[in-house]
Amino acid sequence: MTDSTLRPRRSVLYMPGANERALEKAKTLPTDALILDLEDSVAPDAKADARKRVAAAAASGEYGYREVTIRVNAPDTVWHADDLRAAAEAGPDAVVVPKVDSPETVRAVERALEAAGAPDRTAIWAMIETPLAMFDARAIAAASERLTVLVMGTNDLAKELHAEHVPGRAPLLTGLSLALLAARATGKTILDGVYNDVQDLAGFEAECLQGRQFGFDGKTLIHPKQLEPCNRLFAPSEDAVAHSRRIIEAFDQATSEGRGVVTVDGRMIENLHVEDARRILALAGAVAGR
Ligand SMILES: CC(C)(COP(=O)(O)OP(=O)(O)OC[C@H]1O[C@@H](n2cnc3c(N)ncnc32)[C@H](O)[C@@H]1OP(=O)(O)O)[C@@H](O)C(=O)NCCC(=O)NCCSC(=O)C[C@H](O)C(=O)O
Ligand SMILES: [Mg+2]
Repeated sequence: MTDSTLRPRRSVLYMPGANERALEKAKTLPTDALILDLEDSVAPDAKADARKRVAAAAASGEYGYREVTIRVNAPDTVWHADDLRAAAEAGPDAVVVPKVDSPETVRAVERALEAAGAPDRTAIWAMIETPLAMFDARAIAAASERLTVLVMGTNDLAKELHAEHVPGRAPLLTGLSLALLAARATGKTILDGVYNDVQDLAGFEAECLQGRQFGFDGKTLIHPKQLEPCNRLFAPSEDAVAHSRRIIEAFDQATSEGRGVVTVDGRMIENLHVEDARRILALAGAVAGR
């Protein structure tokens, strides 16, 4: 089975579905994926018009290598069913579902997409952004084979927790960890939440680094300025690639001499480190293919 986390999803840019200029601009931006938003960034009066725009954009085939996804409105809203029908007809790479609280929500979305004739290629990306979702994250992640990606919604999570946005994100760390454990336990990709201060690139880089160190596959973004640092920080660095090669060579050499453990740069290397080194090289190769 192909490891879905080896598809580069370093940068995943949201854009308001009502913003025609942003939808056009996205065709040239170096983002691995796009989330055409119908939820929070679109005013109630603009929802119907935005739905038509994003459906046309998703069906256009004009976004090249970029994955194109549509974020529908939440399951308990009046727009949800119409959004799902429009998305199913447009056939984006994925439908992003906000406020997923239970595995049943995922299964209901899957049934609605299939009833509306969505192609098999249209995946479900579930947003994990409520306290209930944290307690059920593993079951949500495992609810459907169509579900390929978990997306952190750190603004909603902070709101629900009555937490403050602070450097280092201490109030959110339990939720981030639970969602990561769920993604890794079920073999799904997981994306970190957005950084709201588009002027503060140093703070943004620090949060990208923290997300990468935790194990996130990439980060969701709100502004084109955030693309370059995000792509750089979520790709394996040259040092990481060189180190991975050294690990594989040293271990191959040790194995040929009948040993199962070796040191590289003074650190112990066993088979599991070799597996991780191979994953890093495969990801670096996929990123280079971009
Ligand atoms: C945050 C913004 C409102 C800032 O807008 P603005 O001040 O207009 O930006 P700039 O003038 O600096 O824009 C420069 C050019 O870049 C284009 N642009 C800006 N943002 C985007 C974008 N996201 N995608 C594509 N292109 C973009 C502008 O059009 C300008 O282009 P040009 O005129 O040709 O120079 C704005 O960036 C924005 O709306 N961002 C996205 C907001 C959004 O989608 N929010 C919803 C998702 S976040 C969320 O809900 C997460 C989750 O649910 C949670 O709970 O955490
Ligand atoms: Mg949200």
